[in-house]
Amino acid sequence: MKIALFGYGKMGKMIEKIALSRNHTIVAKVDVDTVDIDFSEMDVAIDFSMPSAAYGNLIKCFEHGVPVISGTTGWLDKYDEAVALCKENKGAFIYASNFSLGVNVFFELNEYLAKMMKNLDQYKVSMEEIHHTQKLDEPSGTAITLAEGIIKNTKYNAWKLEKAPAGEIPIVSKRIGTTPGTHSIDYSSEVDSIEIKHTAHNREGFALGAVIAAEWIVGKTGVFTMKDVLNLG
Ligand SMILES: NC(=O)C1=CN([C@@H]2O[C@H](COP(=O)(O)OP(=O)(O)OC[C@H]3O[C@@H](n4cnc5c(N)ncnc54)[C@H](OP(=O)(O)O)[C@@H]3O)[C@@H](O)[C@H]2O)C=CC1
Ligand SMILES: O=C(O)C1=N[C@H](C(=O)O)C[C@H](O)C1
Repeated sequence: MKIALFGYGKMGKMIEKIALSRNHTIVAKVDVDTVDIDFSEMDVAIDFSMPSAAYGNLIKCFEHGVPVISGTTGWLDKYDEAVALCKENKGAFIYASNFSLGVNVFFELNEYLAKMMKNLDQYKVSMEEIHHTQKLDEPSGTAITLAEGIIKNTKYNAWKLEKAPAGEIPIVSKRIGTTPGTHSIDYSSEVDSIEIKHTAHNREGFALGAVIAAEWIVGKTGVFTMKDVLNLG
């Protein structure tokens, strides 16, 4: 496939490495300064740019009929608009806060545990996410997805950064060194705690998942998620 990268930073470079190893071609590396983009040259676009750029990059791809994989986080306030514009243009896109296989398994584990904990009011849930010091958004998109999975399956109705009132999930965000991404969920009572945790050792898992999603979406029309791609049962 001919792949265009929107964003050529830490993730863009890792995606390039994975894509070339799978015999794809990188036909464009679009960054903030890029003016002329030849959309006719690309089979699929992969956006790992920045919160302020993601929506605009998506729209350009929809308008030019290029399927797009959106990995950038911190722009979900515009997600519904993106879905509407994708459908209006008969486009195709997948957004995932986290493309790694391990985190998508972790998303399922999180919901399974949340369902079991629903009526165990003696346990209070809290979350922590740790990333590198260059991360622009907090909490992470992955943490938001995890919190939404808990809200869907328990009596909790919202999440909040740091401290949260009863009925809301507190998320602590830490920025430490070059940490790729660590997410933990803790259910604590007076007598014990139950914790689940995912630790990314590097960015390869994120990039591999994004390239696999790009391979999957070509030829399709619509709005999809990694659940469609991974089919985890
Ligand atoms: N869904 C997932 O699995 C994952 C998602 N992410 C998300 O991906 C995003 C990028 O992460 P990361 O690669 O670490 O960040 P980086 O800052 O390393 O890279 C972002 C790149 O985007 C460039 N950029 C800025 N504006 C634009 C624009 N308008 N169009 C295209 N490119 C632009 C930046 O250029 P410049 O430096 O010149 O500003 C930079 O090179 C973040 O939102 C992060 O949360 C990260 C890992 C996994
Ligand atoms: O910025 C990052 O690095 C990451 N961001 C994503 C997020 O916001 O969840 C995914 C991953 O945790 C790495």
